[in-house]
Amino acid sequence: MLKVSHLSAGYQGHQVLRDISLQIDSGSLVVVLGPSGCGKTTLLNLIAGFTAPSSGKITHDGQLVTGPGADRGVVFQNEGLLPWRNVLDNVSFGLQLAGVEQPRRHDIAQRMLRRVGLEGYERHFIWQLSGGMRQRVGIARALAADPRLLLLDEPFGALDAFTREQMQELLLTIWRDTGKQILLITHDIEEAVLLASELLILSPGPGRVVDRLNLDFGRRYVEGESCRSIKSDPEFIRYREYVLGSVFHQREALL
Ligand SMILES: Nc1ncnc2c1ncn2[C@@H]1O[C@H](COP(=O)(O)OP(=O)(O)OP(=O)(O)O)[C@@H](O)[C@H]1O
Repeated sequence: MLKVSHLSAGYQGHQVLRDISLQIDSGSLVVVLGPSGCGKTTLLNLIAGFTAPSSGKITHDGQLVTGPGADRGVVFQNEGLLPWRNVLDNVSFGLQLAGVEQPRRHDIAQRMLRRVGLEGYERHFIWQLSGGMRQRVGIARALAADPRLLLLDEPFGALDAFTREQMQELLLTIWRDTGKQILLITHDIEEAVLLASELLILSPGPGRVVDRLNLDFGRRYVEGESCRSIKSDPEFIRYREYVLGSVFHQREALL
């Protein structure tokens, strides 16, 4: 379980996050939603261990987070892939750094590529892939080290609506099949309501949690209902409108 307790952080004396607390249990998919600049990436970087908080603490399965670790896998907004390596070598890169022998790391990478629907693309280079395929490679790479927690920083932001929905379905399938703890940050309200088992709404200036909702639309998808049917359900629309209202209310309060 990941536990964030009373976390505050900032840059050069400017507070960006204030008193954030959250918990990610195994099997939960926590989504942090907020407008641009409210500190979502800062929060993810703190949990990944890339930066340190000014106060508060983060523990993962009881261990204090003091830096990056193989227990946490990160999928970046801009994929962060290596263009001169092919797909297989990108996915197995972390395993190579960890000293895993080539046959074993290629075997793991191949399994992860099957999981994200990229079987047959092992020898392709990154520049030969579409944006959606690149994000699949990014997810496969993060999964390759078998992290207990998967952190995703606005991973589908640059994709068209159709590809985005396909990727949302893929993420929910991975969530169901692996039972991993997942934290996703986004500014897309519909995406947040669909994916989250727990949704945290962050408000800027400084970033703080202003609302929390427990939702089950992602669970409905993994139990067999289609995304289209869920997104057109009046209950889904009601929650989407509620969250939209909450985000607008926070923005108006700032103006
Ligand atoms: N390395 C940094 N040095 C100084 N200020 C920073 C740094 N990184 C972020 N900030 C500032 O912190 C605030 C929060 O940024 P952050 O990227 O965490 O927000 P965000 O919610 O992820 O935004 P977006 O959705 O646009 O990516 C912004 O005002 C930003 O300018």
